[in-house]
Amino acid sequence: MIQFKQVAKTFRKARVLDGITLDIAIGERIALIGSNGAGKTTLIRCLLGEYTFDGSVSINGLDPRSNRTVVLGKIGFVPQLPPPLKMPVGQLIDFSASLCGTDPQRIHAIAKRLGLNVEEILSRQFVRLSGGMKQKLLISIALGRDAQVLVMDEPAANLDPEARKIFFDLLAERLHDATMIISSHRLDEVSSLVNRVIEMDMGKVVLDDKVEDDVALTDTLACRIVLKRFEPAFAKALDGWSIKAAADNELLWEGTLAGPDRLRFLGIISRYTALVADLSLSEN
Ligand SMILES: Nc1ncnc2c1ncn2[C@@H]1O[C@H](COP(=O)(O)OP(=O)(O)OP(=O)(O)O)[C@@H](O)[C@H]1O
Repeated sequence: MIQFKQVAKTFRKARVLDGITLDIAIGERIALIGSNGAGKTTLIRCLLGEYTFDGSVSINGLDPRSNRTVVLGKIGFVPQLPPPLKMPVGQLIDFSASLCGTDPQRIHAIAKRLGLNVEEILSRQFVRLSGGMKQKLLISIALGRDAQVLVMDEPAANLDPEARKIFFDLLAERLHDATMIISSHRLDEVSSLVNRVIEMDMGKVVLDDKVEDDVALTDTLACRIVLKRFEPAFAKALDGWSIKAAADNELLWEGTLAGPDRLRFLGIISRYTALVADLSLSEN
């Protein structure tokens, strides 16, 4: 479905992509990982037909540069940095919907599931929304259409745990009809979303592994934590998660979390290892 053949890109003598060859099939969900400057965004921009480059890229046999409109019609894209658009939210939704022939109400419905009531902010400039609101809107625009390919650059970074759970559910609904490329610095942020990991370093692919997590996107895990002692910083770190202290015992914390979020959650808890006497995560 997507092919990169010997793709090379140079910015002012600096080789940023150095002979990337990849074959991506329908239904693959790729984590594109690598440190800052590895070349992830540049590779995505080549796929979107934004740059000239050496080598070739094709989507369903089409070159994204010479068929930009058709190719962009097939791709739902969530950028890493929201564009500084002054356009009001309502106009942005209508414009995006008209570009890909979708009903604006589909975008409204997804935004609502993510906890963003767009009816209330239709006249607000996009640029004036909070980081999380922008991200929710960009995700809604990308998912509110029948895109065969979803390309997302750090899509869940600005979402709270509740919105991330819904985001995972939305992706799960697209597992069988879309190919996904999710770029991130950290594999633990995206590992549960993907079945293939491609790591880039200095413009090259340094790892290409097929992996399948055994926690489904829609799984919910029951979490129980017993503390040795209570610290307010621990409570603050769990703010926003649905794991709360028992009413009569601040040492016992219980609740649920989205399966795909468990590594992120454990990363937070690991900062308080000295406080934790016992921790269990079990399938609900
Ligand atoms: N338009 C540009 N002009 C000049 N250099 C660029 C341009 N875009 C990217 N680069 C350079 O290309 C290299 C790769 O950048 P890229 O944004 O693709 O990396 P990345 O893996 O996405 O990094 P990050 O995780 O920080 O977003 C970097 O050294 C960057 O400075």
